[in-house]
Amino acid sequence: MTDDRTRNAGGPVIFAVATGMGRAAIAVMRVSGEGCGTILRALCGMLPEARRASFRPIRYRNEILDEAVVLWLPGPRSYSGEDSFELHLHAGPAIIEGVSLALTELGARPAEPGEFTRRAVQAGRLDLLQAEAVADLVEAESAAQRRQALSQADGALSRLYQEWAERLRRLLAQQEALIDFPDETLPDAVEAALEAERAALQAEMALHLADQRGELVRRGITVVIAGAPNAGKSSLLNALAGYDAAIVTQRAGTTRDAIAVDWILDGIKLRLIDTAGLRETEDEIEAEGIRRAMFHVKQADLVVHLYADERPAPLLPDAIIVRNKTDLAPAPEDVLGISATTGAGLDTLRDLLRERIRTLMSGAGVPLTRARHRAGIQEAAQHLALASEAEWAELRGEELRLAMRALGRLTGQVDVESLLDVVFGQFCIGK
Ligand SMILES: Nc1nc2c(ncn2[C@@H]2O[C@H](COP(=O)(O)OP(=O)(O)OP(=O)(O)O)[C@@H](O)[C@H]2O)c(=O)[nH]1
Ligand SMILES: [K+]
Ligand SMILES: [Mg+2]
Repeated sequence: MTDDRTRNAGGPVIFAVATGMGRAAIAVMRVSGEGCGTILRALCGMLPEARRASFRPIRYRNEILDEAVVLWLPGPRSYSGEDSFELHLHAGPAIIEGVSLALTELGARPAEPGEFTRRAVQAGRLDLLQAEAVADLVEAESAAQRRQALSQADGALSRLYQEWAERLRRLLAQQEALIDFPDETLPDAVEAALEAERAALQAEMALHLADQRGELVRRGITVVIAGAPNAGKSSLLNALAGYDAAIVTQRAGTTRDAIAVDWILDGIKLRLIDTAGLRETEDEIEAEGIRRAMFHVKQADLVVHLYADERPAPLLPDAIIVRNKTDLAPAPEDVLGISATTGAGLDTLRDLLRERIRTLMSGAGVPLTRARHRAGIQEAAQHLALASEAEWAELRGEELRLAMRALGRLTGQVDVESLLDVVFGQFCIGK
């Protein structure tokens, strides 16, 4: 690593307010890029000691814009890896506007979403998996999401994928050494050992792919309430959510649009979805509602199949059948009974949901968190499978190389530039 003072630091200077919009006491203006020290000197009259908070007037064109806590963070030991600084300003809009204008006139430009983190990736301070985890941390709503994102930001997933890539690299090297052997002298034991390692890697990837935990935690677990009209589905949604999210009336066919409510149960984010009552209907709008209801049932992680009178045939084999309106008539012994209006049985229903969630979330090792990762691991596993089918050692080697490439693309060791837009499209400004 080069010395702080001699290093030539990064891209054009960018700036953004890194704290949230809206009324607040303090706004942190983040500035990063080559030569931003000159801008800081222009605003503060001096370059403060590195990595030490100091309180300074911020001056531009002989006017004091604010008094701020100033942090000078020379690269490469900064978030972006470039020379950067932070101004902790009073959060008034006129101050932010004045400082933004000054920064622009001094040669900086507003940052694009995720641009600071993008530069951190380009400077090699974070890999792509860690950068994605930063976006997840900013968005985390549940404790489980926070824990998962922190672990990924810490590099847990990167280490797993790098370990696989390293094992593939060794496999490939040994495979290539074998090519040099004439056929008749091929050592069988060596071949068998290589095949065993290839199969082991493929099996580990298959296990990782089968594990739904990470994606479930990230996007939340979808619980759909479905059943006949007037079963009390909307009443149940309202009772679980704790407020009147959906319209309840005694008319069958009240709910048409699916109604989604976010719900945190034991630190895990759930989406509860209330749907249109399922029945044959001539009504065009209701029919569309029912079509949507079936769509949500098929996409659901868990389905609560609610009924109030006749016990229906199960919608899906693993749907949770629940009988409502036990205040009017008791439920059969082998079915969970509740009353959405009195609240009877709701605790038992919550416990049952917890249990089902625990089953969904069981798994070992580091969880896979995104569709992008799933696609990459799937690709790697496919090439590993093709490698075992290949007749020639050269072809086998090529498949191993392609598997390695697929893994490298996940962390950004391969094709990093082409992936940056995909990964950073979803970031907020100031990160
Ligand atoms: N006695 C009693 N009435 C209930 C209970 N739950 C719901 N109801 C009543 O049943 C009727 C239908 O309730 P909804 O919640 O609208 O039923 P739904 O399944 O959403 O109906 P659709 O949206 O039309 O399919 C309303 O009059 C509710 O007040 C219950 O546990 N006990
Ligand atoms: K109804
Ligand atoms: Mg309803």
